[in-house]
Amino acid sequence: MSLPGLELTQAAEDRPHAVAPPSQIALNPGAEWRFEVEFGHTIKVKLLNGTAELFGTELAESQTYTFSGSKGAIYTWHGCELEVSAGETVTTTTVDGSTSAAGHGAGGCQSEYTSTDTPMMEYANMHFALESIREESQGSGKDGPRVLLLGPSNAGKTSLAKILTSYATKLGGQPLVVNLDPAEGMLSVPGTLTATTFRTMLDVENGWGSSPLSGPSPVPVKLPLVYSYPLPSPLDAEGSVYRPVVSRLALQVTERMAKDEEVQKTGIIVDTPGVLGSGNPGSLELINHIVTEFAITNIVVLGSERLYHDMVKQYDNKPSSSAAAVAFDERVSVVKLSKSGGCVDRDAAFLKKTRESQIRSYFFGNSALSTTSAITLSPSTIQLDFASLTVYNYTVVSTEDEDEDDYDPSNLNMGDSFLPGGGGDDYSEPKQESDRATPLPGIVGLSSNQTNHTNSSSFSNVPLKRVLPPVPTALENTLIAITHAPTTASPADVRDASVKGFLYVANVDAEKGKIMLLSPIRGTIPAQAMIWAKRWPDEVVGLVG
Ligand SMILES: Nc1ncnc2c1ncn2[C@@H]1O[C@H](COP(=O)(O)OP(=O)(O)OP(=O)(O)O)[C@@H](O)[C@H]1O
Repeated sequence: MSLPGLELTQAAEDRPHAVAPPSQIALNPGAEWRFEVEFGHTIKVKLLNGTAELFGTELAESQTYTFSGSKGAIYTWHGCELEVSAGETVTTTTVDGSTSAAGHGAGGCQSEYTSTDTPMMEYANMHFALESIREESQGSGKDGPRVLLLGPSNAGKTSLAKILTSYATKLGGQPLVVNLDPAEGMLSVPGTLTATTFRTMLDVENGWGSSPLSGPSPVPVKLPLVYSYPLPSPLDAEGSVYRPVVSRLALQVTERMAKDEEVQKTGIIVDTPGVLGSGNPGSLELINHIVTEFAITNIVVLGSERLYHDMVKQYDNKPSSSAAAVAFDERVSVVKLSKSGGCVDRDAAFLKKTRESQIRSYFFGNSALSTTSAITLSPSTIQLDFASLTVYNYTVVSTEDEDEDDYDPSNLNMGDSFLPGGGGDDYSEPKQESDRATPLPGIVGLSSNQTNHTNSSSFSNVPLKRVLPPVPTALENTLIAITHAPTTASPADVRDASVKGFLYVANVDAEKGKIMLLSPIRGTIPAQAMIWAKRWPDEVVGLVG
């Protein structure tokens, strides 16, 4: 693949140093091989014999898997032998010009070792406990378990979500997985909250797998429902943007469950950002909002004794917020599970590269890195008059974000001139309020307009303002979400609309008022309301050469 700007190959003489020879790693039953490989270097892993899995997803024997910019563990229940060798050195994500040297571990890993001290038995028991709830609820009209994973950053929440998802699909279940962490996209770019039904296996190399755009994929693709949340933390704007987007996602998830028997039986797995489990002011209120909106039945706490006790005090054995809670005497259960000793703290630079990698894959596919599930996309660029687009921006100001507002102050009251979006195009989002989300008792500080879904017609409090010409130069290197809302929609409707896709602003010509957009697929840009990801995810320089 030779797309401009990708610089997929690197001359041999540029390689930092000679790579290590292939290594054979023998794992006893119940052991795992933990590895860290930097961006810019790849390792190849082959299962020679036995059985092994990566966060619950089984490796196929003799298949070569490629990893880059990845930290993980390959676990075996029954024992196995792995072969690890160095792969190509690539520079797909080092847009800042930095290159990463291969490490001294097997295959050039930065770090790798074998451990027999893992919480996999606990995690498997959790899975079996959920399975028995699923079996009990089958045929009774009761929904399957709705699981909430909580804990501080790097406690292993996402890894556990993958394990529980993999194990459920292995038994024929179809879990609906919800990602409420805007820092990391699930089958989407960062800056989004998503929900996806998993019917088939996860992807060993790409974690959650790929969502379809244009390329064929050997691993079945998944279709995420995506909402834009272009802020780094749920606590930004005191949760006033996060809460309604979570409500909207929960409403869609509930509707989906009601329509699909398999999903209803398997239930929901909700992954959350670490900041909610860190005891920050406002985080308990947001947890309560999530527990209420998704009618959570099982809270799993990883890596925080204090949070576990807070959750027990607040929710354990209390009725769930489901409409069926009374009929079935459905109660919330809180458990704590051990954090794996393998969990690694990811520094800011690594996380930034991970986000860049997700954005790059969204537009260009992952064929540079993936051997088993390579998807090559054909993005195209298009130049447009900025004035022809209906672009909104969240005008919340965080402490480190005190740049001037791009807007004419006279626009701040222009909400009245927007009609609530009605019946246009393919905007088929439900308009009714969630009747399920009765707030759970006990949490103070939640006003009714925080816990209920914000009425679409009242948009005076929505900090979403239209960006009018002249075109802001800050658009360059950022993402724009194309929503399903019509261009005439109110700010509340734009906020509440799911996302069709994303555009990357490759260039801004302020003088001519034009912008150059990168689109993952060819064709015209849909005439829909758009949300500029001005603050999050951070800009990606040089996506297009
Ligand atoms: N057993 C393990 N061995 C090696 N690495 C692991 C293991 N478990 C998790 N990791 C890695 O540790 C990092 C943190 O794990 P994970 O993403 O699951 O945590 P998290 O709680 O979801 O973090 P955050 O809240 O910051 O998103 C990830 O890079 C993950 O791949």
